[in-house]
Amino acid sequence: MTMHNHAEVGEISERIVLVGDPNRAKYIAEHYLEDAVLVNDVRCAYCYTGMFEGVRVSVMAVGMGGPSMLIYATELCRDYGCKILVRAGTSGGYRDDMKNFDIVLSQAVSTTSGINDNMFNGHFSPVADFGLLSTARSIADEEHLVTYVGGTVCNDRLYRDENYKSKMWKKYGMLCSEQEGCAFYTAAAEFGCRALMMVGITTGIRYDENGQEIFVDLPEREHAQSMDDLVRLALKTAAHAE
Ligand SMILES: O=P(O)(O)O[C@H]1O[C@H](CO)[C@@H](O)[C@H]1O
Ligand SMILES: O=c1cc[nH]c(=O)[nH]1
Repeated sequence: MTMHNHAEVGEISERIVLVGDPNRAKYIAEHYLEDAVLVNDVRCAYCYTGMFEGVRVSVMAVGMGGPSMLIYATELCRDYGCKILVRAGTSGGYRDDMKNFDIVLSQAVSTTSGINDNMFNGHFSPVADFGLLSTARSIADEEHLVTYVGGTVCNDRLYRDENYKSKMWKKYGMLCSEQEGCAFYTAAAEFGCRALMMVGITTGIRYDENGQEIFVDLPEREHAQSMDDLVRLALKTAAHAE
């Protein structure tokens, strides 16, 4: 039991999927886990444990932003013995060819977050676990899901004005922008855990005539992808990774 999590040690699986939204955690438990039990509801950071394809898996809501993710991910790794962590989130896409709910597997995170300031004598590079990344990519290919693998940006600010150097991220090949990746990979690294972030592209990042970022709706693919595709990929990766 911690300040933010009233589950007993042992009630959370060492294989866990993390989502931002408590309703998403509830949805996943109700639609994908067998015999799901709610083991935490402090601050509505719902955590459920149940069975997925014969494997004991947990799913937990961790809120929005780096500090929130850092608290929950730290406690899961340090206090609950979680070993394999998969974040299933949403994101804004930089690439013009992306369609709604294309999936990005984040290989490495660049960031505006200050979470690691003064922690190192240089700059720490938060990265995905390669085994989880290749497992997820193989499963996605078998399921004919459209995925991209590469660098992603973790932004503290969701709403950014025209002075923000957004186009630099795009120029340097970043695939998308979200808000928890840096804290997520950093917490996993601190405790020797394996982590993979996968995000669905739910908006396109574009620019108006003043260089101001705007978020635009994206067209659907012919075989439209959805949150359910992302959720299944995250659960399968967490459950079946060796
Ligand atoms: O869908 P989630 O996982 O919350 O992720 C994204 O959505 C939120 C912003 O709308 C931020 O938390 C961002 O990282
Ligand atoms: O930049 C963005 C756009 C949408 N959603 C995010 O989390 N970040």
